[in-house]
Amino acid sequence: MIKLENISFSYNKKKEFIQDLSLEFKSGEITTILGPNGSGKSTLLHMMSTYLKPKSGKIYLGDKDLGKLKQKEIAKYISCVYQENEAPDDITVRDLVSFGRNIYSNVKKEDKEENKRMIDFALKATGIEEIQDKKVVNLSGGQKQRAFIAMSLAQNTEVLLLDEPTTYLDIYHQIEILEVVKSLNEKYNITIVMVLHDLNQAINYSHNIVIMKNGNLIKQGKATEVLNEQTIKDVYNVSGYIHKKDNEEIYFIPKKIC
Ligand SMILES: Nc1ncnc2c1ncn2[C@@H]1O[C@H](COP(=O)(O)OP(=O)(O)OP(=O)(O)O)[C@@H](O)[C@H]1O
Repeated sequence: MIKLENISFSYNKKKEFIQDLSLEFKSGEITTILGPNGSGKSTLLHMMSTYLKPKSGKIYLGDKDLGKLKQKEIAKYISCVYQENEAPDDITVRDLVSFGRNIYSNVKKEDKEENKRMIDFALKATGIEEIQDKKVVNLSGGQKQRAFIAMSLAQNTEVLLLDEPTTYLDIYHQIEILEVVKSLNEKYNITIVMVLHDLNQAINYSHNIVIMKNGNLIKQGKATEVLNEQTIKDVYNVSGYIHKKDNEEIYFIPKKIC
């Protein structure tokens, strides 16, 4: 479990953006963070990856206080695919994925074998084995995103953070990425925390939803519990209809801005 305890954070000294936020992300589940632009979704993810440091409060992974661990140690537990991913020119997909092993030793024969095994695993799990010798610069958006997820996967962490993994992708490739995410969770029990903008994709692919607005936690729970017409209106200023199917699945049809 990832536990945020009384977290405060500010980008400037004058005003705290996040104040006294406490929140838990369950192990072995997919949690999606929702909220309008600027609500603090990426900020939250960046604090969990320790890219950003909270002003006060603590973040725990299980019983480990992340604030007390070295960066290299944290990288063995948590990996993150950020919104903007840059790869050096001229490297192949396999080279990129191998960067995920940089935190591990490559000295002994067993280390080298384990590194190779994890790289092969990551390429396979993300369905990019066949393009492993291609240059990253020549990949399509969907292939590139899968290559960056594979790099994080090679890191062999129990938690994977994904910041808007479907941005810039067409609907086919969005679903393809979300299916990869789902299979990583189901097959390998990886805890996923991701940021999405599409409410229906969040409903379909998450065990839990966290809704943020203006740096505040608005709601947390199962999609069927936290997403309703009023909440969506309050948070996004969009009115629409929630449709219920078999009292289990729901989906949202937006109508107009308020
Ligand atoms: N490096 C920064 N310096 C100063 N302010 C920042 C910085 N990064 C983000 N902010 C501000 O912090 C707030 C939260 O930003 P954040 O990126 O976490 O929101 P978000 O919910 O992820 O937004 P989006 O959906 O647009 O990606 C915004 O008001 C943003 O302008």
